[in-house]
Amino acid sequence: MGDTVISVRGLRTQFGAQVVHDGLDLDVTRGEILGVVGGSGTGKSVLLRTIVGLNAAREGTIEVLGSSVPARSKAERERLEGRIGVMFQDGALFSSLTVRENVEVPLRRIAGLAPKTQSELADLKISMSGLPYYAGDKYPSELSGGMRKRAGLARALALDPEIVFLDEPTAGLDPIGAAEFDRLIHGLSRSLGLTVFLVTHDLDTLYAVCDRVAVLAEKRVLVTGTLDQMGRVDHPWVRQYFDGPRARAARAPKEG
Ligand SMILES: Nc1ncnc2c1ncn2[C@@H]1O[C@H](COP(=O)(O)OP(=O)(O)OP(=O)(O)O)[C@@H](O)[C@H]1O
Repeated sequence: MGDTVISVRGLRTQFGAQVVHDGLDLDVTRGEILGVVGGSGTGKSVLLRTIVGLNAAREGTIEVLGSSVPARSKAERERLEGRIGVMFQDGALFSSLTVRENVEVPLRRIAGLAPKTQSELADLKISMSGLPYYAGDKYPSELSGGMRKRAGLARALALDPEIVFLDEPTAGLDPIGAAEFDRLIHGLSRSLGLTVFLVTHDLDTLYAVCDRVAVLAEKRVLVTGTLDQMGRVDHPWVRQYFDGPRARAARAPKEG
């Protein structure tokens, strides 16, 4: 078993009177691709945002790469931000910047980096994310949805993170584009040793790339395990999700 890079204990999150998580525990191991699933509104995105420090926990502890979240000092926060990358659902790109400039934003944090090196590094991440060479000069509005997602991934990879957080990376992609994205994520994780925290509804993605799955239900992580283990979990939502016709179809290529 590798080292634990994310550790969440007793997490409680709340908006007004609405409790989203209560007593949530989760561990993520270095190098794994963890798929986070659960019904709509169970708090998958809120969990992601809370782990990366964008949403405050009411109770509990979160450690990412050995640092507490929220970080105790500005220096620690900046160090941690340099070691993780986040890709939001719509790419969350700056519309007034080209793709290359968007990817350069996190690179500006590296002191003393010459502008030329900065743009070469950005081009490298753009090509690693499977975008054509000309995409760097385009504005987000000039790209297809799939290309915008790749640009968001390029930005998330800008600082060579150890962990990437992906929020529904294949949502809205056509099946061929989604399968390409799955291969890209899997390839990057295996070649770079990246840990991937992946929120998804896409059963094909789960079966194609995830080493392990965490199921969110009843305000906590109900169960974690491999996809094989999910088949043996005796819980109505888990049974319905992993034994429904869509899951069987997604599993078929692996079993065949
Ligand atoms: N900033 C916010 N302010 C108030 N409530 C919020 C906020 N963000 C999320 N919520 C609420 O928290 C709950 C969980 O939202 P979240 O987006 O994490 O769900 P999800 O599991 O990712 O859902 P989906 O699968 O539909 O994307 C929802 O009821 C949502 O309305």
